[in-house]
Amino acid sequence: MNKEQLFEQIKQKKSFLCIGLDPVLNKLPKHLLKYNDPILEFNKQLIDATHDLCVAYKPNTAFYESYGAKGWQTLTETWKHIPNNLFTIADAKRGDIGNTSAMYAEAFFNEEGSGMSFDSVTVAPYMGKDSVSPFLNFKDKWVILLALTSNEGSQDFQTRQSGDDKLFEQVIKTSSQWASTDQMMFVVGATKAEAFENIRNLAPDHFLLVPGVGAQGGSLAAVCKYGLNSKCGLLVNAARSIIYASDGLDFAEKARAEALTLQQEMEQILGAAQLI
Ligand SMILES: O=C(O)c1cc(=O)[nH]c(=O)n1[C@@H]1O[C@H](COP(=O)(O)O)[C@@H](O)[C@H]1O
Repeated sequence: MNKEQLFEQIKQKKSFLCIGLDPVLNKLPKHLLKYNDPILEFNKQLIDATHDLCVAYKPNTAFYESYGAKGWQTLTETWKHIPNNLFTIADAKRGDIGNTSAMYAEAFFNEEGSGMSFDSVTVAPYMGKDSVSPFLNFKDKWVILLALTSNEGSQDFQTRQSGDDKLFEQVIKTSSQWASTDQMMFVVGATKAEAFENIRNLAPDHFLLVPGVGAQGGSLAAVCKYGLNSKCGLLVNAARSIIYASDGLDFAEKARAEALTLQQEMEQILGAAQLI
């Protein structure tokens, strides 16, 4: 999916919500355990209940890899169940020497080989340009590069002064030269709302993937104050607050209600910014 198509989806759905599909077997509603693949059933029902309210889904691969080959199959089937008009993010936080990154890119982008073709993959910038560029050799596929992450440990390296800039500022400035805003986004945690004004100055036209509302306590309104741009420019992710809204028979209904609350807030924000 390209940037224009993504913005079209945002306008149509009046939403820039991304739902994180991070399922853990022992947190699933008990009635799903009778299925051959309870996690797949959980994901399918969540997707069916929410796909009109969000523009993206982000399965974090850790939640599938931890179940071995079966988990990888669940990830593949989950990807297949996501309607075509939604943006898909393989949250795998990859990045390695060039020939290895090329194989990671194949794993997430080449359906013929792996059975999956996500629109994007999250990538760590630490190993530099040649570790990121193999992911950019696919048309309309995106790298979502970690810039300023939502966790406490982001202070350990990312906000350290490095010359005139903080390290995450250097990441944004330097990597902006590697790809256009049609192929690269940055991860900025919702818990770092105070950084969005600065980040928008450094990356005015990029989409930002913003995890950390809901369970991590980030504020949607605070993120949007400086985060929005003329093409919205934000995908705001929530996982646990939506997918575990209930652990009963009504889990999908309650997940929908949580997603709807966020979508309605997003609709107001987009309206106030005259983007819809
Ligand atoms: O790349 C990410 O998506 C990510 C980056 C970051 O800085 N913080 C962060 O929480 N994430 C991911 O976003 C999701 C957040 O989930 P919840 O906290 O349950 O909404 C998880 O899959 C995290 O791995």
